[in-house]
Amino acid sequence: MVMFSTRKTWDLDCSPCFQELWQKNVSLDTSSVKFLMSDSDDDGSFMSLPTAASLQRQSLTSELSNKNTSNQQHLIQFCRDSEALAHCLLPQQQSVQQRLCEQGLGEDERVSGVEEEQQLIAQTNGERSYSKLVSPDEKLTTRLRAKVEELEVKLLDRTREVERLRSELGATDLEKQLELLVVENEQLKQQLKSWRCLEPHNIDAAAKTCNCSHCPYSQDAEKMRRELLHSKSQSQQRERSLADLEQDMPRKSPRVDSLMWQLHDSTHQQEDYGQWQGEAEHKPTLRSKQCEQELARQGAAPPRVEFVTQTVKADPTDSHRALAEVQTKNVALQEQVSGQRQLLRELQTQLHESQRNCAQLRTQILVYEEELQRAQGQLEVEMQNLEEEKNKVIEEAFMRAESQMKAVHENLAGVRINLMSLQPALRTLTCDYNSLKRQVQHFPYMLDKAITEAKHEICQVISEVSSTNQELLLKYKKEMNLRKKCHNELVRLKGNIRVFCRVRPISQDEKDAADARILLSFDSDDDSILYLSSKGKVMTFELDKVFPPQATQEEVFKEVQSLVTSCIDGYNVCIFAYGQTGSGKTYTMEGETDNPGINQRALHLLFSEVREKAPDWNYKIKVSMVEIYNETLRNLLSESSSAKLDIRMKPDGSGQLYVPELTEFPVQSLVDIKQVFELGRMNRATACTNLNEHSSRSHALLIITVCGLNITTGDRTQGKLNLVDLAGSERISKSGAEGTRLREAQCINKSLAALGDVINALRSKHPHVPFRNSRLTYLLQDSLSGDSKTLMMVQVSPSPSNTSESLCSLKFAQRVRSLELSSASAASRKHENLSTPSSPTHDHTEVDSPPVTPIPLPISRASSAGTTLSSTSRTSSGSRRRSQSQVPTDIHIDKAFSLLRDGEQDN
Ligand SMILES: Nc1ncnc2c1ncn2[C@@H]1O[C@H](COP(=O)(O)OP(=O)(O)OP(=O)(O)O)[C@@H](O)[C@H]1O
Repeated sequence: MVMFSTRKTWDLDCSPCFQELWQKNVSLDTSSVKFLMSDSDDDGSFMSLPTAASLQRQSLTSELSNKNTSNQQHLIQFCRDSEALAHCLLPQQQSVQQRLCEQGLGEDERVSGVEEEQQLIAQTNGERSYSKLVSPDEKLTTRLRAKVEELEVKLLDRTREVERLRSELGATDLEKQLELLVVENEQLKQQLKSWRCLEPHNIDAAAKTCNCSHCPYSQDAEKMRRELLHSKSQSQQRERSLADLEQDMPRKSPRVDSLMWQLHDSTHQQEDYGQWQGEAEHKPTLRSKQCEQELARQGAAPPRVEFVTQTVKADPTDSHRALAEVQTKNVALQEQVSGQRQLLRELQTQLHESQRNCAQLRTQILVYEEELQRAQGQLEVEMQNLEEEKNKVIEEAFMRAESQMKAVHENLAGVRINLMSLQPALRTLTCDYNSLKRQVQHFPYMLDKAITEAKHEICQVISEVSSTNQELLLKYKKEMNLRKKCHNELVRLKGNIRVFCRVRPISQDEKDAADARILLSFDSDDDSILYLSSKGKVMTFELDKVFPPQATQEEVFKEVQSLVTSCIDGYNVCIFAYGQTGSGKTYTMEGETDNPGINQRALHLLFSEVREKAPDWNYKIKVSMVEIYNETLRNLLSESSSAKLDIRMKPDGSGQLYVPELTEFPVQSLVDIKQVFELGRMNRATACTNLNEHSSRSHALLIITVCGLNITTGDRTQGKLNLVDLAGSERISKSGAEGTRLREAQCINKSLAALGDVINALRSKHPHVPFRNSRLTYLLQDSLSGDSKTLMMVQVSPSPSNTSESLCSLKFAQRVRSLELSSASAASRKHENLSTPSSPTHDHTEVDSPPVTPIPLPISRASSAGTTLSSTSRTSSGSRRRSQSQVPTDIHIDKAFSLLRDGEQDN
């Protein structure tokens, strides 16, 4: 037994058992002391928890600190358990302290306690006394040991749990989450890469391959492409969110680290506290064990009892101070525990938030994954559908191609057969080709030869044709001359001056008049006879043609058109309309707008005739319009309607007349004709106040000149057609005119008398024809002389009131016709007497030489023809031959004409 005084200040609060033993003055041997002092450097080692548990706790703490404490909940639970254990140990500690305090309160008690300890030590020599001595400590030790064992079990459980969790998780939750996120990110990237590898190329390629308007899958492919683009945009968004999360991780890691450090610190503090508590719990147990072992060892050894009596003086103040310090420290520790608890709650809250965020992120990732899987599934399904459709289309195309190929093969077989059959024909063709080739080689020579022969033949034919043509041309000219001669002979036989009569219809006023007798009648068998009842006598007038009132304009023109066409052949033609005012002269010559007269119809006929002869002849038609009023010529087609004209002899010595400044208007169409007539009508109307009266008192001449050129022969013709609407022929005595009217009437009578004289002179072959006696005859000189043709249209009114004027007009017409007929019949007789068909002198002259003006007879030779007229009038229904045979000589006719005019004027 070694007795020593300790230099060490024992923490009695932490080692109550030792203190208790110390106070009981337990003698310890060296080994026991060494054992007790083995952890002298460490204040807490003596009262530390069992080493395994301590190591486990340290390792757990270090692991937790190193691994960022993924199992913080377990740790929190462990801390709670430790805290609960501390709470559990605290009353025991307090009870021990209480007991120690009670032991140190009085010396007596302490002494008694020491004595009690000495007694206990004394009893160690016997089991009974020993058991009595250690029974309370044993109970406490047992209880503490049980607690320690329980804690060890719990620690082991926790350690296993931690190990298990570590093995399961391998890392903290945040690290695990990070790893999971990284793994998911990698997976997503791989999926995206695979999609990028698969979809764009394949689908775009498929779309490109199917990029045709007739492909039925182009719309599906387009729709899939749009969905793919949408999926790609979503995946890009998710990538971005993952990148954001990855970026957030570094930012959050320091915070987590700081939290882990705080947790580490708090754990260390807890650990220190637990260690302290463990030591507090464990040290007595250890001590008790050691005591037991020592007791057992001493019991086993030979009894060597030494009684040492030592007085231990304990300073109660120090104990109290120590106790107070311990209590203060305990309070501080409790405050630290509460602070650590608060910190733990905050950490727990943060952990919850982090876990919630992680759960949300996981949920989002799951949602994204589901969407991606769904999109991928749809894409796969659509790709599969497309693949099926593609295969189907390919199969159909293949089938079609096969069928077409089959048909092509069949055609090819047919073609081969045809080729086989065509080969002989080809051989034949080859032979023909070779023969043709040989012929072609000789073709230029043959062609030259043929061309030379053809040229020779053509030259021969051309010479023959030209000679034949010359003969035909000569024949044609002969025929033309013969035709002209025949025509002239016919006209001559008919008479160069022909006299027609037209009776206008009776007007309504004339019908309504009191005297409505019909004095004019016609012969139904002879259209040249007209009967006039006057003063109880019926006079018969025989003319070339008599047109009744119902005769149309067309019928009248039909009788005139031969004269018009002779104008184209180069004859001068003159057509007069003669008669009293209102007898229908203007109606016959000009007509009405919808029913034109001779003027317009003549021009139409000339146009049509000219068109018919157009291949051989080139004609030009010119038109002039002249008015003769009071022996004054007025140009009706000039711009100034008051321009007066003059008639002059041509200066070339030809003896022909011309009218200087006379407007000749070339006409080529009906439109031109209408314009000409409109202009003439306007000019005529501007010069007078009353057109009707003015037209009655003036002569209107429409002069149509037709110039022809035969393109083949070069022959030229020029004919003139004079269409004259004479002034009214009523007698002055009847009209009772005075002054201007008298002068107008005198001028009219003068011009009409001059016309009669000219006609008389012409037909009488008089050497002098008095053309210059009036402007009218002077102007019409070239159209009245020579072989010109003249037609007088005598207009007669059917009204009984106009009987005397009608009688005068008819007598004048009859006289002119008688004169003409007498000369024509005389000429025919002359032709008959001198009939030498081979070459009549007059005919030869008419054909080959220009017309010769006959020698006019002096007008003084005019004599009375009353008997002739009366005899003719009396011939009611005799034939023309009979009338011709009764025609008197020219002298008688002239006399009759003069007497007639004189008699008319006298009456
Ligand atoms: N054949 C006919 N058929 C129908 N009406 C006619 C015929 N002849 C003349 N007339 C009519 O008689 C009237 C007189 O005719 P028109 O003016 O032609 O006579 P005119 O002799 O020319 O007179 P003027 O000497 O005053 O010019 C006109 O209203 C005309 O329409």
